[in-house]
Amino acid sequence: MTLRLYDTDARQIREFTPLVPGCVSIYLCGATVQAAPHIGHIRSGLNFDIMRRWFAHRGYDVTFVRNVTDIDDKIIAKSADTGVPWWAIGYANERAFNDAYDALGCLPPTYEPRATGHIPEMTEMMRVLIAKGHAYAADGNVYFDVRSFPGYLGLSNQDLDQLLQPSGEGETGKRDPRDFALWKAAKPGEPSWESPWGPGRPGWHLECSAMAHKYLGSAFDIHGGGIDLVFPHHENEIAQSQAYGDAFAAYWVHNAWVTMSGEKMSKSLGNSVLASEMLKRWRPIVLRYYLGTPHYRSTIEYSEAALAEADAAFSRIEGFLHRATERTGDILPAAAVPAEFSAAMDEDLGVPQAMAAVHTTVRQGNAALAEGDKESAASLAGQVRAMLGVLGMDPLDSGWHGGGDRGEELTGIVDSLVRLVLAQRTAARERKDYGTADAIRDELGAAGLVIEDTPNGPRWELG
Ligand SMILES: Nc1ncnc2c1ncn2[C@@H]1O[C@H](COP(=O)(O)OP(=O)(O)OP(=O)(O)O)[C@@H](O)[C@H]1O
Ligand SMILES: [Zn+2]
Repeated sequence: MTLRLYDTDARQIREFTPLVPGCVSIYLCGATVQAAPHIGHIRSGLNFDIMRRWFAHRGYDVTFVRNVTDIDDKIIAKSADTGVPWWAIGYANERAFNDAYDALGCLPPTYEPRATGHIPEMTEMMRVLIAKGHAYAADGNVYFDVRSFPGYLGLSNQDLDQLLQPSGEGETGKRDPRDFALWKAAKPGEPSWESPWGPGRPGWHLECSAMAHKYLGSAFDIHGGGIDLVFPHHENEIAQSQAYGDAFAAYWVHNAWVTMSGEKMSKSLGNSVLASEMLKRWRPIVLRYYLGTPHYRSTIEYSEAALAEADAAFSRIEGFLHRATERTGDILPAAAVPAEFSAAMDEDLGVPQAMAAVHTTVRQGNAALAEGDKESAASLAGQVRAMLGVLGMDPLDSGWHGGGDRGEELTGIVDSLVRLVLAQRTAARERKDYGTADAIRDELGAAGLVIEDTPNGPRWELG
């Protein structure tokens, strides 16, 4: 089986052929750290986390770069408004992004470069672009000459003459209003770096071209980002990198938006739901299921009702795994995932179809439990764990139980303590001391544990 991906540039699903056999290199446009992340930002990181996990599962050696844009107009404006240094704003928000990625089980990227750490690489790129006649300096700015690059706008399939590209503030001396800034001359009081064209700071597009080149070389497999980045950001990255001499990305993959009332969830539009707020109300693994299960090219219209449905659907899967463990003992993930799961993931990362295979297996597993067929139930539960594990959503994985590496150990300790207390409760019941039995149950509830009486004795879970 071959893996196929929708390539925005080709406007169709293409078979994936890596540039280097057995390896895959991915560059994802990461956060502009002007504010804490909303769930749209995290969806983007999560969709590509699932992509990299699938490639790794298929045996590829994955190099995954997700950058941090730590200087931009909005960060500078926020710094001017609040008096907080630009870098302090950047660090705080970068941490908030990483906290949310970690909470949702996104693996750390291989490299996570910050834009401001790559000014020499950007300067070198501009020097070459100017020497080749693709860029020019004016009034301390450096612009890319869009007319010098015949392939410009191929990704978004637009006509340059129809394009209205308003100049930003201070962007004077352009030959064509559609030319875009590679380097922005410093304004008084703004952070700036030295360059051969005077003090200034990099344009957003140039950052990604320079960092992709540094960490992935002149050609790499997949460039990703949200669908909003196709124009101008990715068009401008292509123009810079290819005019410089790089082949750049072989496939372009874009995730769809999380929307609210049909509009892109966005800090600037003020319709965003912070990841940190959602994590107070929903379990991280449920949020991962909610954001990670729809196909990456389908819009997710945010709604609490859909979240509650996701919670219920995920709890059904979890419930089966817990019941199977209770009846049959510890379940280990199966060595291989079912063929229909693999086929779904190979076809443009079809997580919804792959998840349908999980639900089917859960139904079969529940039926096996009902019939007392422990062997089949254990085997089906192992398959469920394997499939969920590939998607980073296995609830029995110790990573989801908090306490870092000691999570499993702590769960064991809590389990022993709860059993001790429950034995006292059972003893109280046996001597018909219902007051004490109820008090014990209430105390456990106050400690955050929910006790369920099952035919096999009491069972506990975190409330
Ligand atoms: N609502 C959303 N749904 C899905 N992906 C999104 C959404 N908003 C941003 N992204 C993606 O998240 C990544 C980081 O985005 P970035 O920090 O540049 O934010 P942004 O697009 O400026 O956000 P905002 O519009 O909220 O200011 C990009 O790949 C972007 O396309
Ligand atoms: Zn980018």
